[in-house]
Amino acid sequence: MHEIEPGYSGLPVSDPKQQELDVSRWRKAERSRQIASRLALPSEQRRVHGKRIAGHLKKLIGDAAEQVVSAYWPFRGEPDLRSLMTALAFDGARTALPVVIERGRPLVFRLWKTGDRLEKGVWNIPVPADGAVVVPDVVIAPVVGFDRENYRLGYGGGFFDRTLAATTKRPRVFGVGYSSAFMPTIYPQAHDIPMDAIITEQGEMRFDVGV
Ligand SMILES: Nc1nc2c(c(=O)[nH]1)N(C=O)[C@@H](CNc1ccc(C(=O)N[C@@H](CCC(=O)O)C(=O)O)cc1)CN2
Ligand SMILES: Nc1ncnc2c1ncn2[C@@H]1O[C@H](COP(=O)(O)OP(=O)(O)OP(=O)(O)O)[C@@H](O)[C@H]1O
Repeated sequence: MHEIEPGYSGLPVSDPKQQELDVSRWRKAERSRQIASRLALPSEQRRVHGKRIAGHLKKLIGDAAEQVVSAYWPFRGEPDLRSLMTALAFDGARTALPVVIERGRPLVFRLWKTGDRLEKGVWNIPVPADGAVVVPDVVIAPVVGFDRENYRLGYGGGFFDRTLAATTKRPRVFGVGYSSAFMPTIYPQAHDIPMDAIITEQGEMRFDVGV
């Protein structure tokens, strides 16, 4: 019997439960590594990269008037896009921030612009205190890591995947991060939903084969 035992050849055993566990353990380690490496970038470099990312996004978003654009309140060294939010609002967009209602549930998006009141949400992330709940046309999702197929590794709550899976009108979804967050693959699982594009300080990432 040992001849047909799956692990015998030294090849990975493809028990789905085991594979899920392996991926989740690997992701945990990769998250820590990625977050530590971006926090190790000099803050001036993060700032300059953030400005570049904001410039690329502004072009991709196009005419902001009438659009509802969700960004995020930056933490753990994420690119700071708050001045992009101000610029989009100036151009007539309605800007919003994501709010965690509860673990295991989709995010909701609430209107917020510079100067509006914030309160502390889950994990102490500032969230709009008064803004109405809206359905965004554009969602800007910060990445911890990204791969060549536009998959995003986040903080492990599964919030953006759950949110996109639950939407009826799918927004345009831009994953944003520094180019150093590139990973050859995040080992996408059935629940992972790819971003429409990944934007770094270098612009939109493209990994066309054979070019
Ligand atoms: N700036 C910003 N805001 C955001 C997000 C984001 O990625 N960036 N989110 C995007 O989803 C949501 C928050 N998601 C989060 C998910 C997990 C953790 C977190 O700290 N997790 C713990 C482990 C928790 C657990 O195991 O359940 C940790 O890492 O220590 C933080 C935020 C909404 N707001
Ligand atoms: N649509 C969904 N329905 C149910 N569970 C989901 C869904 N999407 C993700 N999950 C669960 O959420 C957990 C975390 O997922 P994942 O590792 O992809 O998080 P992440 O994308 O890195 O985090 P985040 O989006 O919060 O930044 C997984 O256990 C996954 O099974």
